[in-house]
Amino acid sequence: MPDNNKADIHRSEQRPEFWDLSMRCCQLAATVDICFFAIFLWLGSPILAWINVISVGMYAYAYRAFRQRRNYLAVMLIRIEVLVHAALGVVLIGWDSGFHYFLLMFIPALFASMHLRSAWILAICLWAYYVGLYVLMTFIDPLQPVSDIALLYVNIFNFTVVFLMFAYLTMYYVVTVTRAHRRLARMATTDPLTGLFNRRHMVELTEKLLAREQRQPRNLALMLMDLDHFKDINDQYGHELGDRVLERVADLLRKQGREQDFVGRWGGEEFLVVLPETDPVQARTAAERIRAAVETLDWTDVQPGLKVTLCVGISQLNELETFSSAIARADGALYRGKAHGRNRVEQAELEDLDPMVVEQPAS
Ligand SMILES: Nc1nc2c(ncn2[C@@H]2O[C@H](COP(=O)(O)OP(=O)(O)OP(=O)(O)O)[C@@H](O)[C@H]2O)c(=O)[nH]1
Repeated sequence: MPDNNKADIHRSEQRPEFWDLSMRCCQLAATVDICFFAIFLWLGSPILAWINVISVGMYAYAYRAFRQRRNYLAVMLIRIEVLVHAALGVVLIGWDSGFHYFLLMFIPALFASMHLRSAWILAICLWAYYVGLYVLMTFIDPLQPVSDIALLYVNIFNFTVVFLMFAYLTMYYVVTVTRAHRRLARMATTDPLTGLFNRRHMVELTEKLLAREQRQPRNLALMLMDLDHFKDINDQYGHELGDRVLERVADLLRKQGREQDFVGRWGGEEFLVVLPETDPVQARTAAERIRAAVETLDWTDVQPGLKVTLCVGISQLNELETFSSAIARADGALYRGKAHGRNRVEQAELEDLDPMVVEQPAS
């Protein structure tokens, strides 16, 4: 196998959707050839009918090869089948049979499965083959002509099959690309362990919210949380159990949040909840509810006797300060909670506002 082809097949190995689609195409093509077998027997062209039996056998073998991950063999079988079948159909019953339409199906398949350069080279070869077949048929008569009406039916059948296959492949491609795009977007915005928003996305969401409210948010509260003595949990029970603790706390935060709240993992064992339209009293009530819910979580299935608590630092975003300044104030309140014995909620005061980070109102 030439190196380039090996590289192509290797690259395609990383795209199971493509091979899944190729296997479906084998099934579809074999079904079409079974129809052809019946059509040509009915039209009184036994040679063409039996050619389709060979084609069904080739597709069955290619399907089996795909299942065994012998992709190169499967692809070669399909290529030979399509090229030979199209040529035989055209030479035996004429250009107007439309068997050449099937050659066009190669174009998307080549570009989807190969490096661009190889795909272009093969596409040009395909073009030459197509034109060669057309020119040949202008010089010779079909070897097994059928009646004009039969030729029309075969042409319409071929055209319809190719038309439907193109529509199906395009739909499959769009669905696959959309799904991949969604998966990438999810990976870029969420934390893989907890499924919560990641830090970058939390900043983006809040900045967008502030921009929408022209940096004058009405009652935007931030709750920064940190699990207490989490290092001890890791040290005592192992990192894996620590991960399960993080997952369960994240789950609780997700359930406690309202529809308009953003819940994210801010760092290792730190979480951030952004609460729009929440005044300081409501923020404190929500934080106390979360603190109590974490304290009373049942861990018997994870580690009997395990106790998990957290501290919450709350700040109210002031219209003159930046988001990072409000986070810094929440952080200050959080560490006051740590210093005062942990398992506590602390609220940042406006006096904590650093005059250096206060934005000057536009004059
Ligand atoms: N299992 C697990 N541990 C993590 C993860 N990210 C950070 N950690 C651990 O979290 C611990 C944080 O420890 P510290 O910053 O000392 O804080 P602490 O032990 O919670 O102490 P206080 O915050 O003062 O109550 C470290 O041991 C990190 O290794 C993670 O994704 N999974």
